[in-house]
Amino acid sequence: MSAPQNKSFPVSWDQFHRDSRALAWRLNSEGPFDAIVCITRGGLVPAAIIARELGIRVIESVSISSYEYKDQGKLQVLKSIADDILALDAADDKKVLIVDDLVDTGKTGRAVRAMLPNAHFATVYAKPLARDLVNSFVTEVSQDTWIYFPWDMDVSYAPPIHGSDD
Ligand SMILES: O=P(O)(O)OC[C@H]1O[C@H](OP(=O)(O)OP(=O)(O)O)[C@H](O)[C@@H]1O
Ligand code: HPA
Ligand SMILES: [Mg+2]
Repeated sequence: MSAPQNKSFPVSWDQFHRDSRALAWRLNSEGPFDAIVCITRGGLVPAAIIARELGIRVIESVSISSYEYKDQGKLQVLKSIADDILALDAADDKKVLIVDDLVDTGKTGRAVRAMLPNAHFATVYAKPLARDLVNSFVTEVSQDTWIYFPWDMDVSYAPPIHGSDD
């Protein structure tokens, strides 16, 4: 069980695009990569941006679910990785890139790492508990912070600092 995540780090679409591009710049010197394996669903968005920047056209997904909002439950693999992509990871002259939006406890990333032992693992954000699991990331966020992604958010009324007028 990790620390309560009582701080918040809201991320806008603009910022997420900028941070994903920054990750692509870092990855540019680590490749070339023959395929991306994105961890759905959160990894789909940075994977699209990185694939565009680095000219990668083979995109595979692995579907892992464990969170119900902030509560982490049992990890379930809902879709595994195709054999031709596993073969790429095993080949000496090929390189596979794993992409996700973040690592938090590292449980999800560790499961995918075990499937692709030779791959380069990249996330946009990383929390300290799992920072060492990823090969490349852009921004470290403290363990007691919850990252709010733009696809999970909606615009809503914010009460003024002085409190309600009624
Ligand atoms: O390091 P961990 O503690 O395992 O947490 C990180 C994982 O949690 C989130 O996915 P989630 O399971 O919420 O599914 P989603 O990507 O479909 O939103 C996030 O996208 C990472 O994949
Ligand atoms: O901080 C987070 N934000 C969104 N999804 C998550 N899944 C694990 N940690 C997080
Ligand atoms: Mg995810």
